Amino acid sequence: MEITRLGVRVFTYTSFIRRGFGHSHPGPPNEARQTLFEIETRGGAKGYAFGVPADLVERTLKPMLIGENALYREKIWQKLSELQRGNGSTLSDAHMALVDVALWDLAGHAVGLPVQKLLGAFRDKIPAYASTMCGDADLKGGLTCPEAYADFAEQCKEEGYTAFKMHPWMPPVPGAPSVDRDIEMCVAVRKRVGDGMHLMLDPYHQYSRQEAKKIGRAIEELGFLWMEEPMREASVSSYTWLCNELDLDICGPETAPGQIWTRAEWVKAGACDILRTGVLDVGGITPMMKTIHLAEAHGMSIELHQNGAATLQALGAMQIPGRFFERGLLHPLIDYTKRTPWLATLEDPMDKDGFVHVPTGPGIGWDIDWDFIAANEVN
Ligand SMILES: O=C(NO)[C@@H](O)[C@H](O)[C@@H](O)C(=O)[O-]
Ligand SMILES: [Mg+2]
Repeated sequence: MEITRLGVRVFTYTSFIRRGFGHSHPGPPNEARQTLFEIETRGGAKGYAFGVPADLVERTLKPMLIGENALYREKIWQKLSELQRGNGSTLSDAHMALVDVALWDLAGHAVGLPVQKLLGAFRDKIPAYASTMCGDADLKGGLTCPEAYADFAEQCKEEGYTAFKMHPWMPPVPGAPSVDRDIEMCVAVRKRVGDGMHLMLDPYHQYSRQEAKKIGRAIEELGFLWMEEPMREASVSSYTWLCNELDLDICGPETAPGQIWTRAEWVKAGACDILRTGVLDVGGITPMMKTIHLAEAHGMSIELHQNGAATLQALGAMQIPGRFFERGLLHPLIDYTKRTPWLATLEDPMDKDGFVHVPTGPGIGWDIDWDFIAANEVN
C-alpha cells in the first residue's frame, strides 16, 4: 500500500456563512472555496478528505508521504507530529488531521468497511445536540435576544433534539460579553423547554474566574449538563479552580493547543470534569482515539467537538464516555442541510428521536457528489 500520489482538487460553492472572531455567523450568499484532498497507493486504493490547502500538499505533504505505507497511520501520525515542531504555522493540527482522515478513508475503502468497524464498533446511532451559532446584534429573525434563543430551542425540541447547546453573544456584538444577559438567556430557554431537554452553555471564552463562577452557579440551578470554555483555556489553573468551585460539569479543553498531551495535563490537573476532544483539534482520528481511551481509563466522560462523518465514525466505536454528537452549527436563518453541496447526501441526518446514525458506506462514509466537484472545479 505504498503511497504513490497525492492530489488536490479546488472547487467553489455558495456559502451562507461568514466567519468572524473565530465564530460562524449567517451571512449573505458568498462564493467560497473547498478542496478535495486525495491519497492514492500503488495498487490504486484511494482515500479522501476535505479542506487541505493545495499549497500544503506540494510544499509539505508530498515530501512527507510519498513512499510511505498508507496503512501505517500510527507511523505517519508520529512523523507529522515530529514535523510540526518548528512548522506549526504551516502544518496545523487540522492539516495533520485531514491527512489522517484520508488515510482512514483509504483503509476503509480498501476493505469495504466503515471506519467505525475498523476501530471496533460499539453502537450505530448517537443522540445529537443542537449547537447554536453565536448571538446576533439586530438580525431580523436571528438570535437577537433571550426569547429568540427560547424560540429556537423550542423549534429544535420539536425537530427531535433532546439536547441544546447555546453560544451566546460574543464581541463585537454591542453589549457582549454580558454575564447577566447570558444568564437571562439560559433562564428563558430553560423556562421554555422545561426540564425534559438537556441544556449546555458555551459562552464568551475570556471571562474572569468570578464571571465564570457566577454564570456556572446560575446554570447549576437550572440543571444544565455542562459549561464549556468560559475562560482562556491557556489558564489551566483557572479551570482547576472553577471545577473545584462548581458542582456543574466543566467540559474542555476545546481550542487549547497541544493535542493529546494537553488533554492528559487537563485530566491530571483536575481542570475538567468532562474531557473534550475533536478530530481537527488533536490531529486526526488516530490521536483522537488516544484521548477517548485516556478519558475511559480515568472513568471520565469525553465530548467530541464539531459535526462531521469522521466524528460519527469515532462515536460509533465508543460507548461511554461520549454521550452526544454536536450537530451544528445551527441558526434559525440557516438551512443546515445545505451546507455541504459537494456531498450528494447529508452526512449526519437526524431521525425523529434525535439520533444521528453512523454512516455505513466504506471509509469515512461520505457520499461525494463528483459531478458537483467537476462542475465547480477551479485551477
Ligand atoms: O465551540 C464550538 N463548539 O463547541 C465551536 O465549534 C465554535 O462554535 C466555533 O467553532 C464556531 O463558532 O464556529
Ligand atoms: Mg465549544
